[in-house]
Amino acid sequence: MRYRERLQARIAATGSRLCVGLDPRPGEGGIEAVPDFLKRVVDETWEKAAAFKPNMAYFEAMGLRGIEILEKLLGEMPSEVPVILDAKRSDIGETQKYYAHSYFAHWKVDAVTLNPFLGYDSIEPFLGWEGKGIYLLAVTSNAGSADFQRQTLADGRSVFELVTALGERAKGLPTDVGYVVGLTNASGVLAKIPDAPLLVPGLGAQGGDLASLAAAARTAPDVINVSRGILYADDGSSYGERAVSWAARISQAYEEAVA
Ligand SMILES: O=C(O)c1cc(=O)[nH]c(=O)n1[C@@H]1O[C@H](COP(=O)(O)O)[C@@H](O)[C@H]1O
Repeated sequence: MRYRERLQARIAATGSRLCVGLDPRPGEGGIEAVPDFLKRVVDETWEKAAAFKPNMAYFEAMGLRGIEILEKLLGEMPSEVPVILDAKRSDIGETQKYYAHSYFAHWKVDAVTLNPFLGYDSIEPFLGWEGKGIYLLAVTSNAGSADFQRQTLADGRSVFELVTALGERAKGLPTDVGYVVGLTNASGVLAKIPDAPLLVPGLGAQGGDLASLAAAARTAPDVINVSRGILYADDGSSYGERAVSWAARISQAYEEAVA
């Protein structure tokens, strides 16, 4: 089964487009409290999760122990839920082969985020993997996405359209190509994004508004990520309750857009 089909099936089975972001920040219990924390989050949220997205930065920040924690977490994920490893890697093709092997063959994640700045040959090592997906950064959720990504070229295209053109070149290859589009910068952008799976961060702590995404009436299996809004909301609710609530808010925005 292709990655896109697996994700589509998961969204259909759960009725949820919520991607639960796993960005652990060691608190009072220190690093040794993190595995139990992550287990609780996964146990409580997986039924409402279209996908999980561990971000490598938070694990790398805990040193070697963080990598061990990530490996164990990846080995124990519920098999029903696709895992998107947020690595945002980019390097020359020869080196990217090793990242691709690490994530797809060794850690067996379903998809990975990549920075496309080094061009097509830098993503090629990720394109021959049956059942896997990559998400290329197209329009990120930060203000700096205006510095390059949303600049206009002499021919009228935006720079992020060069990224989607890269992805279109990979059509027909075993790996599915999707894009990262930040919810905070999505309006005016979505109409220029192809029918490919989107990973949409920026809901919750970053204040993104779902209306423009829902109104775009896209048919691809797009998922919307919430990390701090589930892990660190500090509102007295459980992780499970927050996942249910975010999934419902996302569904409601989509329903209102078609009404
Ligand atoms: O690739 C990403 O996931 C990503 C891209 C982007 O443009 N903006 C963005 O916030 N992210 C990631 O999405 C997550 C957002 O976290 P919260 O703002 O806490 O929900 C973090 O892991 C970010 O690194």
